[in-house]
Amino acid sequence: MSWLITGGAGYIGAHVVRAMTEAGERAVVYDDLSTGIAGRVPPGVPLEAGSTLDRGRLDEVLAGHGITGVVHLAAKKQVDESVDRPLHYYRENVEGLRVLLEAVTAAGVPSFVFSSSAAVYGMPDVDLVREDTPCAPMSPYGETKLAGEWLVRATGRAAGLSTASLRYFNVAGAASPELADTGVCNLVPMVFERLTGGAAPRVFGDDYPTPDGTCVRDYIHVVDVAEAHVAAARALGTRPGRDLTLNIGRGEGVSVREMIDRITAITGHDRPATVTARRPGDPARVVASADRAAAELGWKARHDVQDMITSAWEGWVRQHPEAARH
Ligand SMILES: NC(=O)c1ccc[n+]([C@@H]2O[C@H](COP(=O)([O-])OP(=O)(O)OC[C@H]3O[C@@H](n4cnc5c(N)ncnc54)[C@H](O)[C@@H]3O)[C@@H](O)[C@H]2O)c1
Ligand SMILES: O=c1ccn([C@@H]2O[C@H](COP(=O)(O)OP(=O)(O)O[C@H]3O[C@H](CO)[C@@H](O)[C@H](O)[C@H]3O)[C@@H](O)[C@H]2O)c(=O)[nH]1
Repeated sequence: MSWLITGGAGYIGAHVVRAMTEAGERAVVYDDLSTGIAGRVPPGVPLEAGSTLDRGRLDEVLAGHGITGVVHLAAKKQVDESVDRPLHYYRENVEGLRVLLEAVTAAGVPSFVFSSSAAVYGMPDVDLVREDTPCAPMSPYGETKLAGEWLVRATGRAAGLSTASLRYFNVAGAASPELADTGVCNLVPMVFERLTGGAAPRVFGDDYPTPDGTCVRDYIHVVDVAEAHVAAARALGTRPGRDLTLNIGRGEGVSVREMIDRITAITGHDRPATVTARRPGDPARVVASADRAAAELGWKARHDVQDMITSAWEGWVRQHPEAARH
């Protein structure tokens, strides 16, 4: 099959391209390079510049490359920014998806994989979040992902499109230093930034109802996330008429304190963390039940938190060579 990977120049998208091509699938990247980096797209994989809002350009690329499946990662992903700019997020993430689905159904492409997020759950009051746990997103970003799932499912049913929405939990790590995330909006890079800048890492609240009082999350290596896409693409490609919604996590909760302790041990920057006020909107615990993905796709995460932090650190040092000298 020939897969169009939207957002393939982004952090996760570039890993998906790598995994798909290593698995022998043909990949074409479609990206507006708003946050993506052209150099992440490997030689031999065509990079088509364009926005998901541009129907004409999508028609041209879908037909020009004989696309038979789409993996849609292109989106804006910053929770805070989505609170300040909801219209921008709805336009890019929901309208962009609607236009893409119009192009996909018009071209008769049969398979569609969508990047969703654990952000759809909001503040789940359960130990392990299952796909049928009620969704109550806490931010416009999470809302756009839930609305995106609805759009994907409804279009799939109406147009006979086989679909999968993959709800990633907390993604970290890199396959190689040059593919590492360049943003500093998640715990791991935020702690790297503080430590290498000579500041104490911050714990946003230690009075949560969790074993050590800090928030618990389900961290997953980006290489495992990418492999889940290969498994989903294959599942849709071989079995038409599917409608999958799957958690992509490890099913293991790790607290902010545990993460910071591991980061200081791995980086050698040993500075005690400072506890600050809670960050508004943070749920105490969000950990996946990963059973459905295992049953439907035969996929299971293979990498642990040690791998995530070590590989993310190698990427950080590459982007900030001065960090290694401390
Ligand atoms: N990083 C995470 O922790 C996480 C967690 C859950 C879900 N997700 C989802 O995974 C996907 C990829 O996230 P990422 O971390 O790689 O982010 P990223 O910003 O690195 O990648 C997004 C890519 O999409 C491109 N893009 C954005 N808007 C576009 C548009 N309208 N048309 C064409 N291209 C566009 C960007 O240039 C970029 O290359 C997103 O859909 C995000 O919501 C990410
Ligand atoms: O310097 C820091 C940075 C973060 N945190 C805490 O670390 C945890 C993880 O934070 P973060 O890495 O920002 O992830 P989440 O807020 O859990 O959200 C991420 O994971 C979601 C999926 O679970 C995605 O949807 C979001 O896009 C993505 O930002 C939270 O409890 C934060 O309060 C700190 O204590 N100190």
